[in-house]
Amino acid sequence: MRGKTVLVTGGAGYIGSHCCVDLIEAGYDVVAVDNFANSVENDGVAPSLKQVERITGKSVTFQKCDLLDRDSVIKLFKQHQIDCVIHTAALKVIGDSMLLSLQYYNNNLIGTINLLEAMEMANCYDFVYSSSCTVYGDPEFVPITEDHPTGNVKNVYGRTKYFIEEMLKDLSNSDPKWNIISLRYFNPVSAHPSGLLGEDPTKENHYVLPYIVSVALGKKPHVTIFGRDYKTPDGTGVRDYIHIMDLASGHVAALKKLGGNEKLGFQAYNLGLGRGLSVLELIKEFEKVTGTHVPIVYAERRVGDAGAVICSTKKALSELNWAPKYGLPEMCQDLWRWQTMFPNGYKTEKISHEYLVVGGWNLVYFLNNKDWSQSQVTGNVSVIPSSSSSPSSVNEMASSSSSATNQASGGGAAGGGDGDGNPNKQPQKTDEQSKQVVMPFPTHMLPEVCKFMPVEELWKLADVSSEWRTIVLPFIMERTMNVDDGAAGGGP
Ligand SMILES: CC(=O)N[C@H]1[C@@H](OP(=O)(O)OP(=O)(O)OC[C@H]2O[C@@H](n3ccc(=O)[nH]c3=O)[C@H](O)[C@@H]2O)O[C@H](CO)[C@H](O)[C@@H]1O
Repeated sequence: MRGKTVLVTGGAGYIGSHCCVDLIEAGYDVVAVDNFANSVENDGVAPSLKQVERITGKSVTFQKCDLLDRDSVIKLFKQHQIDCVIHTAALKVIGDSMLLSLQYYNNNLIGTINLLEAMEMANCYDFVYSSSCTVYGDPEFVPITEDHPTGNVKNVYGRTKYFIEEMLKDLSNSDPKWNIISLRYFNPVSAHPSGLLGEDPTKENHYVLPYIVSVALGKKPHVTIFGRDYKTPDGTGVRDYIHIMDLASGHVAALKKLGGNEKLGFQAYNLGLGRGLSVLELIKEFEKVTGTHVPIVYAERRVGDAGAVICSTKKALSELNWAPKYGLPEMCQDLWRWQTMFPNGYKTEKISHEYLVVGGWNLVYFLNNKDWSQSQVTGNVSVIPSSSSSPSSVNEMASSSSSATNQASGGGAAGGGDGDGNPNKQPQKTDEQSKQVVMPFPTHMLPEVCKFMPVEELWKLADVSSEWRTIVLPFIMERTMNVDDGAAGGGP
């Protein structure tokens, strides 16, 4: 018998990709679509979904598709026998939504209408919608139950969520064939426990936990806490944070509910932990779990923010037979694992001859990360060859790199780099350097590349700068020359 096929819109995104893992593990076949509005694209491929395949060992059918392209959406349902839909695709940056209101209404509402129409044409009526606790507005009471009034929403993004919910209620009233579950997410955070999958939006957001991480990584100087005069135990804003994998399992539970015999019409369920946590508590827990220090400064309240938003999980617990499994320590741990394993998210570098010796460093990076299968390391990767290259080319590079390195390290680096691991002292790669002709790097020689520099040194450099590719270049060049001279013994 054919298993059920679920269409996941926004499948390459944060929520969608994590849902795919759980759906596949629960035995569903997944067709994922995305227009890459806020997720990383790699020549039409979704790196996040490649990670999903890696985690699950199963393949995900993916199609690039914009829900605003009605014909393509209709075609999707002709190409695939879709039984149910999880609709996570939406524009969601609150600040942008206030400036680009028409774009937000157009994308979120029209995209959803196109999808629902295509479903109707294909006789597919089981629908799970990604909603948000934002539909409750500033809560009148906490914990918030699903019968809390909705609609008092202060931003355009939130209003698109509210309007769509209203539309879905009307739709389910107009035709009893529809079975619709709206999942009202509280604050989804963290990453898959493997560290292989996480949040990597292409549009910047200012959600608090990702911000805490960037401070811990040294990318930002401090976390600004918006408001310390709320009526909460420590005065800072209280939210209900939920691990992304708990959120994902909530979708599987919703699909199971839709697959039952019950006529649901429209039903809303909260997905949260059922526990409020202040910004200060969150930071303290994060510091404890990760062993990092996160400086803070206080500022005025952020316009539109509520004091405390806490979820009542009762309805989901009893009717969806779902319960969150992850607590705050796991949320912090898993997020930190993802962020340290993939400091640049899914943006793997295309390593080509233009990257020259830096390719050697990239290889070292991926080897150490035990994840270089995910990189685009191919035969194009190049390093300065030790003996078989054109000497003039190597000398040229060496002299430019050596003078640059000397200059940067106070003149003591010739013949091996100063090795002090301080990338701030290092010169930047110039275009000219990067365009030197080199030979393709055969992958069986990977270990040899590592000889160019102690791996620890490279790691030090990687840890302190995101500009590591350009920074490491002169080091590698010098080391390569040493290999040429026989100092490091047979290079590639
Ligand atoms: C009103 C609204 O639409 N809320 C959305 C927003 O919730 P939130 O505004 O609750 O998420 P958030 O992560 O931006 O803020 C959480 C808490 O941290 C505080 N904070 C945040 C950032 C910072 O740099 N410093 C700081 O103190 C903020 O004042 C609040 O008390 O995002 C959620 C996703 O995670 C949901 O999409 C919510 O629907």
